[in-house]
Amino acid sequence: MNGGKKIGTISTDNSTGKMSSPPKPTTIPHIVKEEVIASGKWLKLEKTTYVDPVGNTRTWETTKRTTRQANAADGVGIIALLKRTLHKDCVVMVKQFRPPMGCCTLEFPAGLIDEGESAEIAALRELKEETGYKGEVVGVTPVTCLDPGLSNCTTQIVMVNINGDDLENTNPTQQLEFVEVLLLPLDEFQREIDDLMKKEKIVVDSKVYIYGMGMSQAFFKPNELRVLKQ
Ligand SMILES: Nc1nc(=O)[nH]c2c1ncn2[C@H]1C[C@H](O)[C@@H](COP(=O)(O)OP(=O)(O)O)O1
Repeated sequence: MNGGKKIGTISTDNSTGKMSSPPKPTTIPHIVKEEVIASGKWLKLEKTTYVDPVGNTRTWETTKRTTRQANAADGVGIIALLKRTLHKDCVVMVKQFRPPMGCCTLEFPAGLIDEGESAEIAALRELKEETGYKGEVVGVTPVTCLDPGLSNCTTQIVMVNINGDDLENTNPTQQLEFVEVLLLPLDEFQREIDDLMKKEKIVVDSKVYIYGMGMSQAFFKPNELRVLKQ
């Protein structure tokens, strides 16, 4: 942060008649102030005043969670792989009615990080609550943003393996009655999701769909960069 100091000059050329290029950055963008416009139990709406990359002072409407713990992401998303003898590996998914969407969504199990919790501990707790499965953490992402044009909300994605042969995972009992657990085979993940969307009115979380696209690519066309061919 340079305290709003200019780091260059804007060069413009109106004489050539050529299409002008975007203004060159002259300032390191930064927040000036944050004012709370409305606040509820779980969320608040703020007016964020900031300086943009060319030195103009602007405002933005920002939503934030009120529940964020210091030095932590707001929540975790859990990519849980159920591994059982003589079964395909399955991704454990949850379907539930989401009031902001007004319909059911298909998501990875997820939840907010409680006070004093690490992402890993929160992930195992949420997985148990939402699905009944007991897992083992095998990886965790850095803090990532979820919808940065709307909110400062962040998540860490935690990769978990579940030993489905273990007695405590053979008949899992969830603690949340309104969450439906779905097991989707990893090697048919995207097709299963597409089929589900054809059958019922459901919105799929973008993290889930992108994971599915990545899996399809890895399984079926590992040497093809399809996005470059269209
Ligand atoms: N934006 C929210 N509005 C609410 O009215 N209630 C909310 C919001 N966000 C979270 N919550 C409540 C609902 C649950 O009782 C708790 C915990 O949610 P959690 O299970 O951790 O997260 P999700 O599964 O992603 O809902 O918070």
